[in-house]
Amino acid sequence: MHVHVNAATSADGKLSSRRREQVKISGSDDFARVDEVRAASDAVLVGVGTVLADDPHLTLDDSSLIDARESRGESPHPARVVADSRARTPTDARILDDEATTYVLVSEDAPETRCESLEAAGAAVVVAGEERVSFPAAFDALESHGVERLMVEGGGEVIFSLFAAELVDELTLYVGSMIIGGRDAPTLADGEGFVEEFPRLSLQSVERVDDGVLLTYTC
Ligand SMILES: NC(=O)C1=CN([C@@H]2O[C@H](COP(=O)(O)OP(=O)(O)OC[C@H]3O[C@@H](n4cnc5c(N)ncnc54)[C@H](OP(=O)(O)O)[C@@H]3O)[C@@H](O)[C@H]2O)C=CC1
Ligand SMILES: Nc1nc(O)c(N)c(N[C@@H]2O[C@H](COP(=O)(O)O)[C@@H](O)[C@H]2O)n1
Repeated sequence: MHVHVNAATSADGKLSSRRREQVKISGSDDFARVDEVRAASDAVLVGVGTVLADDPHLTLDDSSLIDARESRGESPHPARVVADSRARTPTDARILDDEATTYVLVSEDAPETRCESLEAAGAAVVVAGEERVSFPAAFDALESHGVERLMVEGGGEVIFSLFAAELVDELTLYVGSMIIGGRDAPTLADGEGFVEEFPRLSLQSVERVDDGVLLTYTC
């Protein structure tokens, strides 16, 4: 599986403010690029922290991208995936509407009643990991459902875990020309952080987009 992480940070590396509400960092050209990356993916993954904070939809905005997918015999939108060890995704979350398939990755510890509620709300529940979602096992399961190109849109906890598990192939990072600040504001890679064997990236391109910079790395 090819795993492409895409995110937008402020110039000081924050994904959002300490309030953890969605902050518009990308401009219109960058959001159009994000739509194209989504359209080229089989599925788009976020963590439950992002679902609870942003209530994202994770579908395509541009109808020509939807048409192009359909002409290739693909579903109109990529599938949506939430990493949610304890099945905390609200049943009225926007990602559970019927516009696209939604996989909720849970651990063996997830309460069965919550998993049943999510299934009743339309989700396909995938169990991978004992106490927390195990991404290697979860990605094997997603591959068995035909997911070969996975886009990851955050947040910082999930992105850290994917780097720690050496599962990231590509990173595109939009750095907006703003400062958010705050020691408790989420950053691109949170989790425990690395103290040695820091993942090294290979810079492929630097491009001015809107009033910020798009950095493309292979990992
Ligand atoms: N600017 C941008 O591009 C983006 C910004 N954001 C912002 O980021 C913030 C949310 O980020 P964050 O709080 O880090 O949330 P995440 O979306 O990274 O979700 C974190 C949660 O995912 C669950 N999870 C399940 N399995 C794992 C695993 N193996 N490793 C790590 N987490 C796992 C955990 O909950 P559990 O243990 O219950 O499973 C964890 O608390 C919001 O403020 C949002 O607005 C988000 C995306 C993009
Ligand atoms: N690329 C990008 N730029 C920003 O400025 C952002 N705030 C985000 N956030 C991500 O986009 C998701 C929202 O998706 P929908 O518009 O609801 O489909 C949000 O949840 C973050 O993952 N991304």
